[in-house]
Amino acid sequence: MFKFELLKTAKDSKARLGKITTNHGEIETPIFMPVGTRATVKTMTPDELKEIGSQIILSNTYHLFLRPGTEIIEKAGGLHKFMNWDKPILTDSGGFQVFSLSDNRKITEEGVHFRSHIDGSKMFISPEKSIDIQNILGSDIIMAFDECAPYPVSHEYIDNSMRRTLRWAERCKVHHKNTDNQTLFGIIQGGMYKDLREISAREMVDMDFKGYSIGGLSVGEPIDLMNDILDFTTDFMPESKPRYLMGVGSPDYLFEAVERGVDMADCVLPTRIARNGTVLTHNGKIAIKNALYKEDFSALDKECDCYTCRNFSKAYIRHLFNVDEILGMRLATIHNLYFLLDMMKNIRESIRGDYFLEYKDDFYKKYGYK
Ligand SMILES: CNc1nc2cc3nc[nH]c(=O)c3cc2[nH]1
Ligand SMILES: [Zn+2]
Repeated sequence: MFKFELLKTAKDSKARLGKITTNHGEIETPIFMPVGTRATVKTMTPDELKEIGSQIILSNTYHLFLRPGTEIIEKAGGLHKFMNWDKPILTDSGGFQVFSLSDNRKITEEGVHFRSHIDGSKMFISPEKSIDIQNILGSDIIMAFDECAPYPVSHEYIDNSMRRTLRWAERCKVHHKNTDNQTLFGIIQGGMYKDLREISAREMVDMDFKGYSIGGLSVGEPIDLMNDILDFTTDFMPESKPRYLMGVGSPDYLFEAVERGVDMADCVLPTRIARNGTVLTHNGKIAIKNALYKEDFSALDKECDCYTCRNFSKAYIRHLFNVDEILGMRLATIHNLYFLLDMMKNIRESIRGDYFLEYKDDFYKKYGYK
């Protein structure tokens, strides 16, 4: 089943409070979704993810299609069982990963021919194939197969690409049968061109998907351009359906997206930078490997009550990174994810209490954005 309830919209911005209900549980929005590309949110156990408040995680059609392959996941009884995660899972449709990971790919009306980035073997994914793979994975929310165009690129390129993505979306909708257990989102494209964004949004809305992603952003464009296109695009999206901005994840990007009416977002950023020792704190980012923290026995963030901050010091975590101990990556990941999930919880509270913009302002000042 799938239900989206719009609980409240802010008076002084497009920020909104909502709740999604799926077969595997509820998701409070606005929500940040940790990314578990290859059936794991790197370094985290499912219990640790639950403990920090993860309500839904992402996984990836392209990667799982290549390894371990759909046969093994099918035999395991689907992705939830395979990775022992019993809450909601959202899967991307594979388009973005094909374009960003594999080379000498060829886009045709039928689908995309490419070589595996693992062993170079010839592969092909079509809209129908993407739906079939996601059906075997058994994710609760699945994405239509699309092309996320590069940036910058011509209006003509985007026009052709966006219209092909619309035709692919139609094919996905026709092919998707498992509608009781899996909810298909359409992905709005159109690059940085408002005329093409409007066409894509209107045509996608006419296809009556149960939710919509805003694709083709967070592809290297300046944040102001992204915000402008995002603000324009959400105005064409139905209020009664969830809006998912793909690939967004640092604190400012999340605040700006919520302010423009986005309900869901995902990004590898917090987990990726954690493994490199970059830690999010209320006073901005810190590089924990820095000698500055050699004898600093305080918590990563004095305002954080995550497992890492309650039990370990900067000096200890710096030591772990310095001697390449895996625990360092784990503790930094727990903290970064908790930081963002807790920030999203505070954002939801601020919308509920009609002080979202004030909360954003306070957060920005302390974080050092302003
Ligand atoms: C990290 N930035 C980013 N991750 C994305 C994933 C996507 N998937 C499908 N379609 C997209 O347009 C798309 C855009 C994205 N931008
Ligand atoms: Zn912490």
